[in-house]
Amino acid sequence: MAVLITGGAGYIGSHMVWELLDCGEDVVVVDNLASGFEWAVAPEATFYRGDVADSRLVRHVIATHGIDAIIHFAGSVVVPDSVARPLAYYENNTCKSRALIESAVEGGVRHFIFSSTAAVYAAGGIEPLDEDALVAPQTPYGMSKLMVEQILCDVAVAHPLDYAALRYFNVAGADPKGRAGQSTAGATHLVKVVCEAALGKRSHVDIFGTDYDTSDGTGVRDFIHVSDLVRVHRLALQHLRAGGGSLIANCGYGHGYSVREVIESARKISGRDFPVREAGRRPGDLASVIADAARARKELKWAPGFDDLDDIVESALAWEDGLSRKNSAA
Ligand SMILES: NC(=O)c1ccc[n+]([C@@H]2O[C@H](COP(=O)([O-])OP(=O)(O)OC[C@H]3O[C@@H](n4cnc5c(N)ncnc54)[C@H](O)[C@@H]3O)[C@@H](O)[C@H]2O)c1
Ligand SMILES: O=c1ccn([C@@H]2O[C@H](COP(=O)(O)OP(=O)(O)O[C@H]3O[C@H](CO)[C@H](O)[C@H](O)[C@H]3O)[C@@H](O)[C@H]2O)c(=O)[nH]1
Repeated sequence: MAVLITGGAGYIGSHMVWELLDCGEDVVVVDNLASGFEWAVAPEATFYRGDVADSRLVRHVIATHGIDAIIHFAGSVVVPDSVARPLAYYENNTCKSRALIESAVEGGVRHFIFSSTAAVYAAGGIEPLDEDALVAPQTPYGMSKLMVEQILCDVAVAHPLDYAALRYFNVAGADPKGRAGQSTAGATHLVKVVCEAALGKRSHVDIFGTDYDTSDGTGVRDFIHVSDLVRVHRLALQHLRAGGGSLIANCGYGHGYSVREVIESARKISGRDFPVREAGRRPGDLASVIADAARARKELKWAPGFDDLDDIVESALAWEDGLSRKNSAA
C-alpha cells in the first residue's frame, strides 16, 4: 500500500512527502516539474516525472505501487495569471484533474484528497467563513478548483471512491527541520516576497492597498503554517481510511494578520530593514479572508501546532536563506 502525491516536487507537496515518510508511509510522487524541482522530493520517495493526465503513467504507478490514496496538489496556482490565461487554468486544474480522477477510479484507488482553496468563496461573506458559506469564485483559478470539487462529489456517488476537498487559506512558512520550503521562482505570495526583501533579494515590498476597512488599512489574511496544513491532509487520509466518509474542510487558524504585521515580523526576526512602498489595491483582492476551521478540528481532530506569525516567518526566512546559499554555491 502506498500513497501517490501529485505535485510532490512543489512547495506544499514536498512538505506532504516528508509528513507521510515521517509516519512510515510509502510515498510515490508524480510531477511534471512545471514549477517544482526534482531535488525538492525527499530521496526516500519514488519519483516519476510526468503529467497527471498521462493515464498510462498514472495507471502504471497505481498498479505497480498498490496505491490506495492519491493526494492531488499538482496544478497552476497564480490567481491573476488565471485571469489572463483562463483556458490554461481550466486545462491544467480542471481537465487534468478529471483525467487523474478517472485513472484513480479505473485503477481502484479508494481515497482522494484534493487541494482546494478559499478562492471558491463568494466575496463579502460573513467572516470567519465556514464551509457552508456561499461559493462563487471570483477568478478562473477559484472556479477551476470548485469544478473539481463538483466532479469528486459526483464521482463519489457513482464509484467506490471517497474524497476530502481541503480549502486552504494562505499557506506560508517552511518545514521547521529545514528539509522543505517554498522555492518557486517569481512567487507573488506575501510571506515569500517579504522574506526575499529582508534578505536583499528584492529591492522593496509593495503594500497593495492601505485604505481597507481593517485595523491598519492593509489586507488581512489567515496564514496557515505549511506543516499544520500537511498535517490536516494526513488526518484526512486517516479519516477516509477509517471509513469516516467524504468531507470538505477549511484549512486556516480562524484569525488573521495584516500585511503590515507580516512586514514588521520579518523586520524583527531578520534584524534587517527593507524599503516598503504603498501601492494601490491589487485588482480582485479582498480586505480580509479568515477561515472557520471548526470542522477540521472536530471531524479530523486537528490541533494546530504552529499558529504563530513569527514562527511562520522565521521558518520561511531560514529556508530563503538556505536557498541563497545553495544558489551562490552552484
Ligand atoms: N500556496 C497556496 O497558498 C495555496 C493556496 C490554496 C491552494 N493551493 C493549491 O495547493 C496546490 C499546491 O500549491 P503549491 O503552492 O505547492 O504550488 P507549486 O507550484 O509549488 O506546486 C505545484 C506542483 O505541481 C506540479 N504540476 C503542475 N501541473 C502539473 C501536471 N499537469 N502534472 C504533474 N505535475 C504538475 C508543478 O511542477 C509543481 O511541482 C495547488 O493545487 C494549489 O492550487 C495553494
Ligand atoms: O507583494 C505583495 C504581495 C501580497 N500583498 C498583499 O498580501 C495579502 C496576501 O496576498 P497573497 O498574494 O500572498 O495571497 P492571496 O490572499 O492573494 O491568495 C492566496 O490565498 C487565496 C485564498 O484566499 C488562494 O488560496 C491563493 O491560491 C493564495 O495565493 C493581500 O492582501 C495582498 O494584497 C502585498 O501587499 N504585497
